[in-house]
Amino acid sequence: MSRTRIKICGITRREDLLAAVAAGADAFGLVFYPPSPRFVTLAAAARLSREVSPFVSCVGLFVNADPAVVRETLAAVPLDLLQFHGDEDAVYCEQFGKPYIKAARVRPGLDLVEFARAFTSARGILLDAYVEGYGGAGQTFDWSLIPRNLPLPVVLSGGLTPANVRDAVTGLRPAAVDVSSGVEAAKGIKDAGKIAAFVAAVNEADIQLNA
Ligand SMILES: O=C(O)c1ccccc1NCC(=O)[C@H](O)[C@H](O)COP(=O)(O)O
Repeated sequence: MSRTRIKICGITRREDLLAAVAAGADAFGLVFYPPSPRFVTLAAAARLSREVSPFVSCVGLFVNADPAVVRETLAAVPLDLLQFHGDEDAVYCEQFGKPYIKAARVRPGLDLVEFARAFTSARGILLDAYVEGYGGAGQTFDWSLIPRNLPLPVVLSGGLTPANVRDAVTGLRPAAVDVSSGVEAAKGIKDAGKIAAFVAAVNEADIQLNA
């Protein structure tokens, strides 16, 4: 039985991290993009990253960051995976010697197969809506734009909620899903009930797919 993996992004508080792990999340995202309302300092990120089992992945999110900032973050925070959510190319992403996922901001006219082929070293491609501010906007995109033959594992993102994620998983069968706004009470403040409902909906979809 295959299981859709789950990342809860934009974690800023210990209680939210513990709620995500208790619900069954596989990974959590820490945002190192200063304009984001979910931005965390290195000190806070270091504390959060040590709160959970080493088998829950700690993902560090960057947007067009100075490479020195990424290196400084890696020196302070034990990140398992990097997520590049800006306009970075493969050479930029590969320079840190860490596994990474590359975000694509989906819009009509963007050839996602060609985009993914440019990132053969990535662990996956995260598909998000094309929004001002690069991400974290709580907006879905037209899922019909996702080709079936992407050459990388797909992380579906962008406006997912407990109400729509079951259809997303059963219809698109992504390797993983990622959510921020849809499980929040306010920007950067997660709602434990919404997290639990989101994970339960993903699990229901997996049961349906594996029936
Ligand atoms: O979370 C942010 O504030 C953010 C800001 C700028 C770039 C990316 C950001 N988040 C990246 C993520 O992986 C989010 O989970 C993803 O964009 C989906 O967000 P949402 O639509 O709010 O679920």
